[in-house]
Amino acid sequence: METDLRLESSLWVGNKRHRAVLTGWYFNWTDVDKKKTISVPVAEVVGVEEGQVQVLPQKTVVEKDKDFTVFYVKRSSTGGSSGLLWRLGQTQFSCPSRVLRDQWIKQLRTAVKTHSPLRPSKLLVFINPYGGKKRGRQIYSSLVAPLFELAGISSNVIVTERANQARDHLLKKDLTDLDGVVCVGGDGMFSELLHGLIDRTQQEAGLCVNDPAVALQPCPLHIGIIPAGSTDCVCYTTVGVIDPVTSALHIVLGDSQPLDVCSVHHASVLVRYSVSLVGYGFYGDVLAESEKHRWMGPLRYDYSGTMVYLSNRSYQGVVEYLPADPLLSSPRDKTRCLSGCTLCSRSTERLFPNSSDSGSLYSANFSSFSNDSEGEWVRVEGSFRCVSLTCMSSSCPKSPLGLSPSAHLADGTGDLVLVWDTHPLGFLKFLHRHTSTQDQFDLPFVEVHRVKAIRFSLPSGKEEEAHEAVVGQKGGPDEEVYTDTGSWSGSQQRLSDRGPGQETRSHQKTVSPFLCGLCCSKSPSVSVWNCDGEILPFTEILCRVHCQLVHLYARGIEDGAAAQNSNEDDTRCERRCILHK
Ligand SMILES: CCCCCCCCCCCCC/C=C/[C@@H](O)[C@H](CO)NC(=O)CCCCCCCCCCCCCCC
Ligand SMILES: Nc1ncnc2c1ncn2[C@@H]1O[C@H](COP(=O)(O)OP(=O)(O)OP(=O)(O)O)[C@@H](O)[C@H]1O
Ligand SMILES: [Ca+2]
Repeated sequence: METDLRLESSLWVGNKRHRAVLTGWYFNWTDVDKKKTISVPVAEVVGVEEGQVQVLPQKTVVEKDKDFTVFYVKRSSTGGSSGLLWRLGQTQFSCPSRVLRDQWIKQLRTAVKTHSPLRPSKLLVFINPYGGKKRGRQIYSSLVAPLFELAGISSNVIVTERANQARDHLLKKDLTDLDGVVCVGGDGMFSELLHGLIDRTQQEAGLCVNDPAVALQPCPLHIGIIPAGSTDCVCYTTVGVIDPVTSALHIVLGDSQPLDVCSVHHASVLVRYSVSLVGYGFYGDVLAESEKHRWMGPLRYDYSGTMVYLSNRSYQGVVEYLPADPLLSSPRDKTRCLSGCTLCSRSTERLFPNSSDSGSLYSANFSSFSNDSEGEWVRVEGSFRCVSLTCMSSSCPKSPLGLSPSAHLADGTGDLVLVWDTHPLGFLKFLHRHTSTQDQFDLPFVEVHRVKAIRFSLPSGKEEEAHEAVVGQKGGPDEEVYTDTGSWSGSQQRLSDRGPGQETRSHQKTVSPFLCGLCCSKSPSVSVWNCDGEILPFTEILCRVHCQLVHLYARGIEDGAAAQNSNEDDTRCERRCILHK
């Protein structure tokens, strides 16, 4: 194959003569006077066009019958974020003849097809016009659509008119011929796609999602995220930057990043899926508080975080967890899951032993939870500041290394962080360490465990308060949260039996800005669960991590030092997992 695609000739870039070479994997051109080479992996060529073409900010074409333009990915540093910004690079070449020009175009396009088999040709795009700073529509039309057009992707665009429209569409409408689904929005929009695709896939496979032991079927469609939300945690953790152009380029190239998903069950019924945070206590209360201040936009989390911190609460609970294999990895091993992570790749090999790439994974035989030698559950009980489970590092601009910096995107485990009750300054120290490289787990009141599943319950006598805490919340039992499966109406009924109009003590009323929260001793409170930014109307839950249930158009965070300016010399961008001591 390599030899078939090889082409070599002189080409002109401006008035400089270059020696251009297309080998199987690379397209290089060397300035013959300065001996300077630019090298582009064929898999990172976005498009090849006849003539002298510009795409951004507007498409312009100067027809010249001996010219062609190559568009490709160019990397630059971000000055802050973990990953690298991708930009559209372009070079216009002039050939000695039209015949040679046509040969270059044909060979380059064939090489691209050969070396990136997962490039999408048909996408369904959902834009949330109200996410984040409400710029979704503009971001798509000015930054993303031109790149999709250049790459020959046909996209059907739906601007949503209500919450859950995207999820409902994916559950019910015809999805044949689609390669992937894209959301322009934040974590909430991503979550809609996640729920729609997972449930559609399980329905078609005839699987019962309520059984936490069932081996769910991985989704055949890829998910793309164009970040336009408030936290954009899933995008940041899987790409390393919040940048619509970078994310659009990952989609165009057909990058594929498997992702673990946690199913959350209550009373033997599936409640939701999560990829980022299932959090009780502090993060639950911050979310509940922030819902009252949506008008503040992304700032609502800082405001609510401060209010909840000042209310100085702790929460009683019983946490049981099923530890993952400690010989494989640990949440304190100081590794980071980066692009090409070997631990995650080994999980892929274990899950899909007969498959050489993630494009042909979907009929693979998934190892089931119940078939695993499950191991022994561990039980702890006490008073916590927060209990958090995260399937990935959950990094975001506020916390560049995330809730659990050494967590992995696709290893089939999650990290359980237990923050025991402590004095207010201790908890502030814990929170503050999320904003730097200081280890937030190196504190005497913090524990972290790598797990396959967790259970949470309240100590006996606390159930009444739990009901009161969830009634009246957005997403509480009286409101639609997740009714499409129709499957959890039983438990909904059970909690609603007491009647919606009944007088309750909303735990939100006790979130107060008064500093006395910091000095007066308080009895422990009951919180709600924050599940990827949605409040769960149940307190007692069981969570189970499903290895690589979905695939994103992403490749994980690229190691800046290895990948930056990779066009400038002939080094390949290695995908690997490195120490970050
Ligand atoms: C002293 C500074 C401390 C800064 C502490 C920063 C910790 C940041 C940790 C971020 C974790 C993000 C996890 C991602 C969750 C997403 O799936 C979900 C959906 O988007 N987002 C949220 O639930 C939204 C959750 C947002 C949580 C924000 C918490 C902000 C806390 C601010 C505390 C200030 C204390 C000030 C005391 C004077
Ligand atoms: N047209 C719409 N009107 C109202 N709500 C919508 C609409 N489209 C989507 N939504 C809902 O808006 C919620 C929030 O959207 P999104 O996640 O895009 O932004 P965000 O909340 O600002 O960001 P983040 O989730 O990153 O914090 C989603 O849960 C989604 O269900
Ligand atoms: Ca994981």
